[in-house]
Amino acid sequence: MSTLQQAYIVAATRSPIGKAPRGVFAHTRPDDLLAKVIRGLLAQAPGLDPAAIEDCIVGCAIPEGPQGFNVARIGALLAGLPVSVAGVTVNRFCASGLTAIAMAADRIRVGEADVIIAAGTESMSQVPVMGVNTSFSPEIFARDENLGIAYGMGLTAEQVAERWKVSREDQDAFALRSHERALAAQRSGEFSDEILPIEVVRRTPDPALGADAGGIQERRRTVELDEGPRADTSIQALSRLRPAFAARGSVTAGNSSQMSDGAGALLVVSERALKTHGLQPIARFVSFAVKGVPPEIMGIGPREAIPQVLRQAGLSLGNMGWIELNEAFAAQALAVIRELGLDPEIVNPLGGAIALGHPLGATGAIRAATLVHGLRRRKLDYGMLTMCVGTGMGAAGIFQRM
Ligand SMILES: CC(=O)SCCNC(=O)CCNC(=O)[C@H](O)C(C)(C)COP(=O)(O)OP(=O)(O)OC[C@H]1O[C@@H](n2cnc3c(N)ncnc32)[C@H](O)[C@@H]1OP(=O)(O)O
Repeated sequence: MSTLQQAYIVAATRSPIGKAPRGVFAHTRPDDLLAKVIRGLLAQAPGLDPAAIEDCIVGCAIPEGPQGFNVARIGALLAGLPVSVAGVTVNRFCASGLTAIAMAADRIRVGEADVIIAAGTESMSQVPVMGVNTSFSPEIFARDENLGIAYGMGLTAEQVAERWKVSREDQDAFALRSHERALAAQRSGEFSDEILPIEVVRRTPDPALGADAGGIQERRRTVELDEGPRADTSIQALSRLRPAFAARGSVTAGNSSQMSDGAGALLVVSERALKTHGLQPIARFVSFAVKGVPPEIMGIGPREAIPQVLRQAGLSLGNMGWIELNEAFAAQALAVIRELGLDPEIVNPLGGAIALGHPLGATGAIRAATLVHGLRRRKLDYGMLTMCVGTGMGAAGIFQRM
């Protein structure tokens, strides 16, 4: 019989985020990156017998190509987990990683599981589908109200900018702030608790090396920092960029999230598992909510999810010390901040996806790692992670520092 119990996070880590399609992880497979992150996660919980892990729930927004074929199960096996550890890939586009955490917490809270890995992985380098129409049903184009399903994400940001009157100047200022905060956090070492350094190996044919060396040159390098933050940006540089999605629009490469590669993972356990395996909780997962909005204004989604998750948790915005708001685009982030009256000072204190990058389905797990370590380091009680989602959704989860 099921019993109700709390879900705790005892470990959280992530890869650095690389730029796509030509960044540091351009040649790293998403299943390999996931496997490395899972190994790094378990190194944070040395007392845990991996055989105690029941499932590996992994968010991935575009589960096809090298991240198809149930990347969760493959990543778990590549990480060396026992075959008894199951794996499932979940897709809620940009909220896939956050949904993976919520699903893990739900299984634990009803008492049907005690130890679950919740993660996310995404290679936008190796599955380059952004802006490319995949396979839409012709029925979508038969009704005006469904056209938004087929909108590119940049066009949804233009819609939000227009409806919520978010100026180009404000978008660029928000983007600059994202870079400044991310650079400051890199300088002060604030990402060091969460980032797992990743070694990348590049093998290229080199006839000059001769047969003894196999004719292959091998270059190894360890990536320790997110690749996105730019010290060379400024309001002047941002304001010179041309609109990226609409001729007379305001959304540019500078005030959009960057195409990225990355992975993140959290270890979610029950109170019973804390005792059995001698684990220390970093945070408790408090509540999760998801709500739909019209697809053509998907970026406003958090406006609906945030009040819902607060109601469920019996908390208010005043209880939140840190809000991780996915910066899909400055336009939608600003519209959400203004609509809900969020305090800009506590939104993305270490920068967001505009500077740090946004590997779609992995971002929720990555930013959750940032949030739980940040709450602990800054001694803040509650934090929220909220995402907008393509096809029109908002998702939000609340974490409590332990
Ligand atoms: C639910 C959700 O989360 S939806 C969101 C999902 N994600 C997305 O939709 C991804 C959105 N982003 C994109 O599609 C892409 O990043 C784009 C189309 C906006 C831009 O792509 P690209 O043109 O490849 O970007 P790139 O990084 O090359 O930048 C273009 C130019 O702007 C410049 N630039 C970009 N950012 C900055 C900056 N902060 N400061 C100064 N210059 C900048 C670049 O240097 C580059 O200049 P160059 O052409 O002289 O080299």
